[in-house]
Amino acid sequence: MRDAPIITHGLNHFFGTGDTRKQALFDIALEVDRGSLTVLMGPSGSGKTTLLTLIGGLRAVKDGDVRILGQQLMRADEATLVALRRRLGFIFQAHNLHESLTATQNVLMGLQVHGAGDARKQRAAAHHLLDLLGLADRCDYLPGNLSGGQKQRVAVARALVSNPEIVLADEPTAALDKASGHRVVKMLKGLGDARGTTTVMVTHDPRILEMADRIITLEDGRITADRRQVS
Ligand SMILES: Nc1ncnc2c1ncn2[C@@H]1O[C@H](COP(=O)(O)OP(=O)(O)OP(=O)(O)O)[C@@H](O)[C@H]1O
Repeated sequence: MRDAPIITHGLNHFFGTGDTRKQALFDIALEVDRGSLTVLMGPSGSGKTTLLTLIGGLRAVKDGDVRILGQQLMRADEATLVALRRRLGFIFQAHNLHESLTATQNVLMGLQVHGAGDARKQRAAAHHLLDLLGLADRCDYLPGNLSGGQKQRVAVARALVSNPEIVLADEPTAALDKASGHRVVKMLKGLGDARGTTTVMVTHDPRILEMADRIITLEDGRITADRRQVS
């Protein structure tokens, strides 16, 4: 598909230099359909996080073709990467919530990089997301008074409040019970259907696999399986 939001060809990635140089990704070729939910799985050290961070413009692409939302990342300058990152939503394991801000204020941080807007509308959007994630009665809580799973859901709301075109998630359901994990993934799928939001998610969570449109397995830095499924 020509306008696929995520395209990689011949993507290699190396860590270190000289004797310690180690190849983490080998010749990754990938086209991800708009609005789909793709799961990346594979053993520890297989390269999942490396691939996710390259796609997200969080790590420099040094060898290979990576086009995200039409933007070539190889040799892209920092300003280009910053502009791209604003169009993406990141849900990573370390929630990085601000301890002195309430759940709502933390979610609003997801809008900060996008400049000023209508504050009332923004608060309403934050509350709406927290409500959908089952946190309606926790909007004014500080992270210190939230459980691990609740914090994780605040991080999900923060990633989604700016209506990102692509969501990149690293184990977003690890801290969640079955119902909450299901709710988060259902929400991401719903955004895919409603707005064409494309999600790529690293997970070991078998409960999520059945909800994915596509499951890609990495082993030792290579794609060893790529399965599309009707969910
Ligand atoms: N900053 C780094 N410096 C050197 N090597 C690294 C670095 N980050 C990752 N690696 C190596 O690259 C390989 C892939 O790591 P990566 O974190 O992408 O794997 P992963 O599949 O996400 O693992 P996990 O499931 O444990 O998070 C591993 O061999 C790892 O040791």
